[in-house]
Amino acid sequence: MTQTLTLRRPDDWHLHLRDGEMLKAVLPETARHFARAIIMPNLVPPVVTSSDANAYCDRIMAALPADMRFEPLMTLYLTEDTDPADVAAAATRGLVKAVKLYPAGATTNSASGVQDFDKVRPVFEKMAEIGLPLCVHGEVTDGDIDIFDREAVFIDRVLDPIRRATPGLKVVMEHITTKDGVDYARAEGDTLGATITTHHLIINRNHILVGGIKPHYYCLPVAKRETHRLALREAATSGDATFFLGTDSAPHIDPLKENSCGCAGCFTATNTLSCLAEVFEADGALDKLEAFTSLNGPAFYGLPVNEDTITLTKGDPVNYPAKIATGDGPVTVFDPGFPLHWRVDT
Ligand SMILES: NC(=O)N[C@@H](CC(=O)O)C(=O)O
Ligand SMILES: [Zn+2]
Ligand SMILES: [Zn+2]
Repeated sequence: MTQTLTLRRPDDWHLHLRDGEMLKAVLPETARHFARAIIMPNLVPPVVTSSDANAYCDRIMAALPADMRFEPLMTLYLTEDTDPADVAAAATRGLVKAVKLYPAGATTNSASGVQDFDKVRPVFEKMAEIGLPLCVHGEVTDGDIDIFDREAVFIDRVLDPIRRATPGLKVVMEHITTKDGVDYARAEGDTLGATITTHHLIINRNHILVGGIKPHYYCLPVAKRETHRLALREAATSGDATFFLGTDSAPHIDPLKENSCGCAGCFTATNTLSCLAEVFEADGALDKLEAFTSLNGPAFYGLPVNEDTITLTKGDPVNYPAKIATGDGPVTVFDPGFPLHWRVDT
């Protein structure tokens, strides 16, 4: 008997769409399956003001194929010069759904991120007042902190102090990669959520390094040891409303990944739902997939769940492209390392 799984249409609570030719090529990969996505603002130059976000939103909608529906949920890139009044006005208009905090230098295109957290306190206070979430790339950037410890140290030294100083501020710990992140998110109340990517449920650091370096598995935060991956699996498949999908699908063209100084980011938009169905099935948790992809995120953001559904059907291994072509060059699709049997019906 054919096995099928029907879910409310998913949303992606952390997505990089880029701009120009790349945007045109990657947007359909997400819009095919997802209704909405939180759009990361780390363009060059970044999306800092409400007018930047408005213009970027227009470019996304212009790039959307006529036969597809998709709602971009825009974010603002927090800088030390961000004006709380501009943030509040953009949120009130419904244009912006979150503000993104990048510690300066933590990841791709984060050079204009925040160095002095005291300087942005007025923005945090305004956000707490109006209930606008702060999305956080949670890694410290100090040269003396080991790259595998940067998330755990960030929680103690930066995240917890920010949350204590601004009670009521809603925070999303983006793309958590450690048991420390899982435990902290779970222990705190309703004002704290956490996104988990598809790839961090599947790979650990061995996948990147054993048997030759695999640039397409390199992303930030970098995948950690197996115990951490297992903690993420347990959190994602538990149904706990704290945890929801943010794919962090982050396309870079192959020449920039397969490089002596390769860019960070895994491109997972194309096969994310098939990967997740495989993961949840392996953990005996297919009944929890909808909470992770379609229910917990809207609940945290205070948005309605999607009314329509998607159906996945189990069968022979799904064919998906190894790469997608873009006007800028090829982008390699994430290889989970095992066959995917769940096809998304379109
Ligand atoms: N995740 C990544 O490895 N890269 C992201 C940036 C980010 O989300 O940190 C990108 O923009 O390429
Ligand atoms: Zn990030
Ligand atoms: Zn990201």
